[in-house]
Amino acid sequence: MIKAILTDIEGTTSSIDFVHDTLFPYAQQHLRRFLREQAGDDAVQQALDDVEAIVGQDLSINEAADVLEQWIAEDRKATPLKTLQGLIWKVGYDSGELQGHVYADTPAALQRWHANGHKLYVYSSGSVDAQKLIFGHTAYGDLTPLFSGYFDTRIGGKRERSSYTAILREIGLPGEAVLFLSDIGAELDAAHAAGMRTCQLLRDDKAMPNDAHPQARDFDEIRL
Ligand SMILES: CSCCC(=O)C(=O)COP(=O)(O)O
Ligand SMILES: [Mg+2]
Repeated sequence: MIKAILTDIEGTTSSIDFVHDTLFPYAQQHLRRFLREQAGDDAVQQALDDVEAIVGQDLSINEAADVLEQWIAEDRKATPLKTLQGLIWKVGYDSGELQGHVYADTPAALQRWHANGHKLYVYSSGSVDAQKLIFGHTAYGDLTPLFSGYFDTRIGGKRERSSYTAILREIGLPGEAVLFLSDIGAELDAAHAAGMRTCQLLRDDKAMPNDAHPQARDFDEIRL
């Protein structure tokens, strides 16, 4: 019996276009100035230290911004980039310039599952803070009260079985009691290898179908 649902964001609850055409460009546009103005902030400094550790050399603010802009262009899921993107997006959400996109079927399905006693969790490459922001600022209101927990790349990459095993340990359920929702076949393969049940979301005709997993075009088609 399914007791918990673990959901991806981009391509699953929310559109790929919103992430790539709104969120990433917003972060790219504000990155350099944000780093210059916020370099004294502990979280920003820690992220910059982590960027230096990945590239293996000291970086000026401008050099770090060059590296981070390149990573944004490559859609690299590096934890310090994701931390910094979340901090930059917070400014946009707080000012009202950004609104978190979720598909129209998403809020009602989350509310239905929550009301039926299913625990809801998020697993995204976006930082936990960024996850709370997107779900906290939707056109349907604040959806964060529906979620029991959030996981990001600090627990591991989304295509690695060990990440899903660690999530199961954290939420205290066996794999067969957890349904993982994602648009990406390799993520679903990793979750399945860890023992989870899976469903691939095929939204906007963008996902590459992976027939090894049950599929749904939206959340209303998901059978628990
Ligand atoms: C928290 S919204 C931004 C998501 C993001 O930064 C990203 O890279 C997409 O990752 P996902 O694992 O949700 O596909
Ligand atoms: Mg996705």
